Amino acid sequence: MSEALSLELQGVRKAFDRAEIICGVDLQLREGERCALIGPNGAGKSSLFNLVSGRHRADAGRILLHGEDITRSTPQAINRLGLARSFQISSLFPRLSAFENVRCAVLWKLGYRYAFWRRIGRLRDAADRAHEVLERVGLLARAHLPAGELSYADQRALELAVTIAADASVILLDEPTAGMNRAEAQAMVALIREVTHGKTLLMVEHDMQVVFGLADRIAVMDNGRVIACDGAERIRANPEVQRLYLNRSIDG
Ligand SMILES: Nc1ncnc2c1ncn2[C@@H]1O[C@H](COP(=O)(O)OP(=O)(O)OP(=O)(O)O)[C@@H](O)[C@H]1O
Repeated sequence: MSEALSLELQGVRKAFDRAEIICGVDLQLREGERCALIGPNGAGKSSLFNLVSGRHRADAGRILLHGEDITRSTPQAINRLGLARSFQISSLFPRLSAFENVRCAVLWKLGYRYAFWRRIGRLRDAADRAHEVLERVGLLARAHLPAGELSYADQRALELAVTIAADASVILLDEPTAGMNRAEAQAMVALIREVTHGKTLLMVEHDMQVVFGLADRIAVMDNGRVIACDGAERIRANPEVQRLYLNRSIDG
């Protein structure tokens, strides 16, 4: 893992209706690092994702992507700078094939509007890339099927394919194994490990087996703050984290 920082949050704050829900978050992710963001419901994990991906704008503090200040950038600009965020299944196009869903993501990265899709050579590049990504997530044989007809686990894999299609260097995944059984979750962990190799990963996840199986470091949020960020052993031994998870196992 490199020492260079991919993503850096410095004193990030955000309030809604005068209630501060992100209360000065500092977080640093090194290139190639996999970090899981955990914490109780309402801790601020999704809000932090929304700030990093540009959906919401921070009231104070700075967010840097590869050293570049993206605090006030649009989601599109942040995406173009190399940060991709997974979207829930509902944002897949259910009537388009798995292939077409992934190709849309590739074309978006290439900057094409629908009107320019007739540039056949580039279209072929996008199709090749879409096939390559579908193969990596194990969906090549079902590439022609409408996304809405895929099994739940396959739709989650397609969501991952759409996220990695544009070859972003920093990837944000929002509960990638939610709703999966143990075997499906294990397969998803292996898939995420494979397709994000060498990339920087920040993931919100409630399933502790997934968290401990995948993350190099674990950031624990509570009440809008990151109260600990460390390797698995130190997180397990952290008294504040133990208090937070008093009624639940932190071991998964
Ligand atoms: N757009 C908004 N307007 C007002 N309050 C909001 C908004 N978005 C989030 N909040 C509040 O901010 C707090 C943190 O919510 P957030 O969804 O970020 O937590 P979370 O850690 O992702 O929780 P969960 O694990 O349940 O998804 C909650 O109290 C929530 O009600």
